[in-house]
Amino acid sequence: MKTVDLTSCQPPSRQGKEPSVMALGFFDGVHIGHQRVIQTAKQIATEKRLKLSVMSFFPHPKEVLEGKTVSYLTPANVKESIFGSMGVDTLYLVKFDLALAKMSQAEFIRNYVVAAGAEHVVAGFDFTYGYRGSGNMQTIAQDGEGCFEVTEIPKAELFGQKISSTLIRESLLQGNVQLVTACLGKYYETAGRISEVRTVGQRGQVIVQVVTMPYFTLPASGLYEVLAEIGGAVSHGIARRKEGSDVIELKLKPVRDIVCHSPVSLKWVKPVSEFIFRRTLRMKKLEKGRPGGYSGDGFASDYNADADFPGDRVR
Ligand SMILES: Cc1cc2nc3c(=O)[nH]c(=O)nc-3n(C[C@H](O)[C@H](O)[C@H](O)COP(=O)(O)O)c2cc1C
Ligand SMILES: Nc1ncnc2c1ncn2[C@@H]1O[C@H](COP(=O)(O)OP(=O)(O)OP(=O)(O)O)[C@@H](O)[C@H]1O
Repeated sequence: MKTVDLTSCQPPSRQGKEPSVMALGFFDGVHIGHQRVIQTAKQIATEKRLKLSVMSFFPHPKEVLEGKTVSYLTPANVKESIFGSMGVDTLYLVKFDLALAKMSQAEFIRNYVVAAGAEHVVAGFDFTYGYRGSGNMQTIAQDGEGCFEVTEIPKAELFGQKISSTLIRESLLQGNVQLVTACLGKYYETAGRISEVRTVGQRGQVIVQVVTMPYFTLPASGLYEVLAEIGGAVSHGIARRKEGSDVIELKLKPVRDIVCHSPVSLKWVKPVSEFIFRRTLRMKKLEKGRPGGYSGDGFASDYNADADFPGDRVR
């Protein structure tokens, strides 16, 4: 997949335009609603033997227009690799600034969407564009002046709510990673780098500190079951997110070759009750060494009581 960077001063060049089916939107998180937009565009592209393109924006319009800090779900490079894996040929990444915001709806469609070669446009029922967001799915065909066809994707819902990047951000801030998984159709994934490694306990468990990369949203403070991928190997672990920190404390079963600065990808599986986690550790400690001792089947029971998080002495 190739990425074409565009700005308010640099629209796509009409000379190099490539006919495509174009999916339109910001697509933070690439949740199930977004996937339907892109997958439908892909299907149409295959039928029409056209390339598949996505036109997306950065930064988020809310940051530029309302001065709000947006807690991103997926940084641009992650979004790019997701698009690539979905069969997108070209990503038009438009820098969203005040000059772009002020562009009239017809101007944006003519100078960006048509100029890039869109012959068919696919977007969700609530896609808006142009000055004050005045353009929508009812106006887009007219603004296209017959240059492209339009397909509108109906609302994808979960429990009566629209699946949205906003709902996912809010759910992460509440620690509801299971709802996030349901909205994404996969585990939410964050990327980071190891800043510290400690081996603890008789069984050589490791506790690593992971510094999260920018433009991800971490779940609320607490304990979570995670899948950690380090150096191509995936292992189960328990992650602790501390309030306001972008450093994750991660407890893993013995894993070989963990070194500082290694990249780590964390898939957030589910919250773990602190109470149950501590109780399991306590039971293990009490039963340690006794024949027929505790053989709890919970996730936490896989963890050696000697290997508590720093400051987490089992009482
Ligand atoms: C070219 C262009 C110009 C836009 N200009 C404005 C604007 O002037 N005011 C505004 O509120 N939103 C503007 N938007 C933003 C969208 O209409 C929409 O509000 C924004 O993407 C946020 O969408 P959301 O509410 O679904 O997150 C513009 C979008 C595009 C693509
Ligand atoms: N639940 C959904 N069902 C169908 N289409 C959707 C859904 N959510 C978003 N889309 C479409 O996907 C594209 C990208 O939308 P956008 O990035 O604004 O997503 P969003 O989840 O609504 O984001 P936010 O919550 O930040 O407003 C747009 O064309 C939009 O209409």
